Amino acid sequence: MTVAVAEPVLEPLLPALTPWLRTRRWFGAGGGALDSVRPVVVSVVHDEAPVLVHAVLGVPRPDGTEQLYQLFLGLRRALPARLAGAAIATVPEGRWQGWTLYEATEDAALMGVLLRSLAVRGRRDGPRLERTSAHPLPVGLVPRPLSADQSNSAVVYGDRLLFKIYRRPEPGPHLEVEALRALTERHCARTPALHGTLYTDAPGGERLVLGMFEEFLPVEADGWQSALRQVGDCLEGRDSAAPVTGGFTAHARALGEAVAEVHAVLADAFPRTRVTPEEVAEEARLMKRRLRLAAAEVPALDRYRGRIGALYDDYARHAGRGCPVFAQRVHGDLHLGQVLPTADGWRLIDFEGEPDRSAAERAEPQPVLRDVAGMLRSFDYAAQTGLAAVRKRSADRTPGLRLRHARRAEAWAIRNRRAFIAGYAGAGGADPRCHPVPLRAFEADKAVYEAVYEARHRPDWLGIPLTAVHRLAGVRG
Ligand SMILES: Nc1ncnc2c1ncn2[C@@H]1O[C@H](COP(=O)(O)OP(=O)(O)O)[C@@H](O)[C@H]1O
Ligand SMILES: O=P(O)(O)O[C@H]1O[C@H](CO)[C@@H](O[C@H]2O[C@H](CO)[C@@H](O)[C@H](O)[C@H]2O)[C@H](O)[C@H]1O
Repeated sequence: MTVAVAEPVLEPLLPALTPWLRTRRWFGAGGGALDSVRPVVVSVVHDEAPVLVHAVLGVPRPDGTEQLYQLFLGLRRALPARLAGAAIATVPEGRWQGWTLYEATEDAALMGVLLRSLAVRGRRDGPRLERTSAHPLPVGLVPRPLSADQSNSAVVYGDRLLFKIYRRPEPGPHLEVEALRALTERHCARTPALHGTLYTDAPGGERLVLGMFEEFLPVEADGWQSALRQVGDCLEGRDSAAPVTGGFTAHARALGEAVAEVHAVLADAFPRTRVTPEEVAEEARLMKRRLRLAAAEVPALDRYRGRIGALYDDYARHAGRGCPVFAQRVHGDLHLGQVLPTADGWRLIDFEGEPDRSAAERAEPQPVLRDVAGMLRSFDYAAQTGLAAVRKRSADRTPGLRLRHARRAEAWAIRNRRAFIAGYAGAGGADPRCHPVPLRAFEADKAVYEAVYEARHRPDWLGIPLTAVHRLAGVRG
């Protein structure tokens, strides 16, 4: 196994690679001009067939800065049928002319090679693993790609280790790695343990965080899927214990407790400061600016600008009257898809913050109520998505039944939001019921963010945040 800096190896691959890049979900939001892609860091991790090439590419953004993308590329003379879906293109020229270039994270053989190469200590020019745990890396585990390909990609080793690959690595301290390291050091039972961080020290990419290895938490369904199932049962009356009330509230309560626990550990690990009224006023101005930009992208938001802006003003006035606001490290993008119901209770994952916000914005300490608001929005999303699924399944389209389903969905959301809040407050978190003004402002800000997110990524879902904006705009006080 060799590792060599091999920048020239990438040039013949680029023409085949760039059209494929456009098709990646993790590429979509960043975009960029693909005619001037720059190899930033390139290494051949395994130089015998199948070949493994690691690359970080720089793609110019319209504002003159550069968006980085990370790739693990495989090369084989011929691709076995099981890897057909991973094919990118046939290499047109150079050393591997006629070979097939493919997405290496789908290839168990190459992901095994990668882990073994990372386990070998010593200086290398390719990716380098900095271990958090003293235990040896379990290199014999069978790798498989995780099918949920979202902002990043992941490979699971033997249902024990999860390798998260940051597809858009960013220079500077890494929010998720920092948070998980601190939580692991403090033995937080509500988050996966961090086992190690992948860096590159190659010239041009010094100390760039490329990925991390964390404890894999096997679950049958994540929080979002479990909630959706419960909404369906509740609406269709399958939940025999409580046909109308639904059976998720105990989980929602426990989830509130878990979030409060994580917030307490983060408050211990990172600075927690009192935000001045001037800073809150500035934050309210930023929220208004985001609203204005959002309305330019999602015109349906425009008619709510006055009323939603007034919620932000209420928040600024509330702080101006001396109501204390504290900021600290938070999760940053908390929703039901970011929580896993394991046998030992809820665990929170993915501490990267909102993918559509800039790195600087995501790094800012925030009031914990931002996370609470995120989860409250998620109960609303689950209820509305569950309702849509039930309506689709149901052959009975009578208005009475549709209304009953809608009422039950709304009641499900209210009940679970309350249970979550009660759990959060009961476990020592600041009681959200005592802070309705900031909570409403944060919910509105989140719904506005979601409207932009949905317009960009899932236009069919746009109605969910827009309905929430409508509701929040009508509530003042
Ligand atoms: N430690 C883990 N154990 C088990 N599954 C996980 C773990 N971390 C992430 N996942 C699964 O992978 C999916 C994507 O992970 P996430 O960290 O949210 O990535 P992204 O940043 O791409 O959204 C999650 O929705 C979850 O299903
Ligand atoms: O999971 P990510 O960090 O990539 O978060 C982004 O995508 C989420 C959707 O996958 C999006 O969440 C929104 O939809 C969820 C249902 O799919 C819902 O539970 C959330 O409440 C809602 O915000 C998230 O906003 C976005 O940043």
